[in-house]
Amino acid sequence: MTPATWDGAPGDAAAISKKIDEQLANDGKALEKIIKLLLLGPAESGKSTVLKQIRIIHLNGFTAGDLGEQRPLVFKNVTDAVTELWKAVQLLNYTVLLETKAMMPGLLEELKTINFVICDTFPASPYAKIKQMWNDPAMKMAYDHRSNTNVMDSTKFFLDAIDRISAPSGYTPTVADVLHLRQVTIGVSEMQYTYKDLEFRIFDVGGQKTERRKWIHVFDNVTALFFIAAISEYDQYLSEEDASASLTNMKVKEVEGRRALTRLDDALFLFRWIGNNDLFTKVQIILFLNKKDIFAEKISKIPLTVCFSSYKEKNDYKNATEYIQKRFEAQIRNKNKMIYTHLTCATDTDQVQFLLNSVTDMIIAENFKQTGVI
Ligand SMILES: Nc1nc2c(ncn2[C@@H]2O[C@H](COP(=O)(O)OP(=O)(O)OP(=O)(O)O)[C@@H](O)[C@H]2O)c(=O)[nH]1
Ligand SMILES: [Mg+2]
Repeated sequence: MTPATWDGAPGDAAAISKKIDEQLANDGKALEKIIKLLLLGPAESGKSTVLKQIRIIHLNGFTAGDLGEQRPLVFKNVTDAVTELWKAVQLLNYTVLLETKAMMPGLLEELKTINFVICDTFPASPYAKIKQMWNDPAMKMAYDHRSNTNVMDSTKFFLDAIDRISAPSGYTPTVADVLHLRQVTIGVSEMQYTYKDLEFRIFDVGGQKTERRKWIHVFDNVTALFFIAAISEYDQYLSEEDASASLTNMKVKEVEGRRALTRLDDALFLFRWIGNNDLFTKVQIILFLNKKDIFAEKISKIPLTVCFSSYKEKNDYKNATEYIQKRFEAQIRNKNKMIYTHLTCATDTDQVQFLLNSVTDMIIAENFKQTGVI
C-alpha cells in the first residue's frame, strides 16, 4: 500500500498552501467548484466536535449570544453526569461515604424538579450536593472505570468545573465548555463556509445505529470524507443485540474468535463499509483516530489485547496506536487508495485547527489534481 500517513508537517502544509494560493490567483475556473465534505463515524466518536472546530476556524466561532444559548445544555450535561455516575457506582458495587449515600436520593429527586431551561444560574442547593458527591473517592473511581457504563467522557470536565458553572454571579459557557458538550446528533446538519475563495459544504450525521440509514442521502458528489473513530473505545463492549446486528449488517463472520465485540470493532466494520464503498472510489478519505487523550490514559492500565487478541507488541501508546492505524488501513481493499490518518483530540482547539487547515489544503490540492486544474 502507498505510504498511508500524510504527516501534516508544517513545511509540507506551507508549501501546499502557497501552491493553492498561486493556483487560485491564476485560475478563475477553480472558483466555480463546490467542495463537499462529510463527517462519518460511530456515535460519540467526536464528529460534531470536529464540526464545532470548523465553525471556530472558518465562521468566527461562537458569539457571546451563541455561548449563552448553550447554558441549559451544560446544566443538562451536569445533571446527566450526576445521574449516570450514581448508577455506575451501584453497578460497580463501590462503597460510597455514608453522607453521600444519605444525600443522593434527595439530590436526584431535586434535579428532576428543576426546569434548567429557565435558569440563569445553577441553583445553590443541588450545587452544594454535587460538589460533595464529586469529592467522594468512590465517584472518581467510578469515573475511572466507566468503560462499560453510560458515564460520559466529559463528566470529569464538567464536574471539575462545578464552581464556575454554579457561580451565583452568573455563568456563560466558554468555548471549551461547548467543545465538551455531549448532544446526540439526529438527522443531518450542514455548514457552509468559504476558504481560499472556494465554497465548502460539510455534513455532520448521527452515528447511532438508527441514524446510519440516513447517511446515504448525503453520499453523492463527495470530494472528501472524514471518518472519525474513538480509539479509546477498545475496551467498551457492545450489547449482545448490537454486536449481532453489527456483524450481520457489516457481513462479518467472526472477529478473532471472540463473540463479545467492542465499539472499536464496530468502528472498524463501519470504516470497511465506507472505505470500500463504490460511491467513494475517487473520494479522499481522512481518518481521525480520535480521543487520543483518553486512549493515552487507558492504555497504561488496560491492555490492547482485550480488543485485539493477536496484538503482541508492548502495551504503550506508540505501539498500540500504530497497530490500530494498521488495522484500520487494512480494511481498505484497494491498496492504491491513500488514507490520510491522524491521531487527534477533537476538543483540543490548537491541534485540530492546525490539522484541519493542513488537511483542507491537501484536499484542495488533490481535488485540483483529479480535475486536472493543477
Ligand atoms: N476527551 C475527549 N473528549 C472528546 C474528544 N472528541 C470528542 N469528545 C467528547 O465526546 C463527546 C461526544 O462527541 P460528539 O462530537 O458529540 O460525538 P458525535 O460523533 O457527534 O456523536 P453522535 O452525534 O451521537 O454521532 C462530547 O462530549 C465531546 O466533547 C476527544 O478527542 N477527547
Ligand atoms: Mg454528533
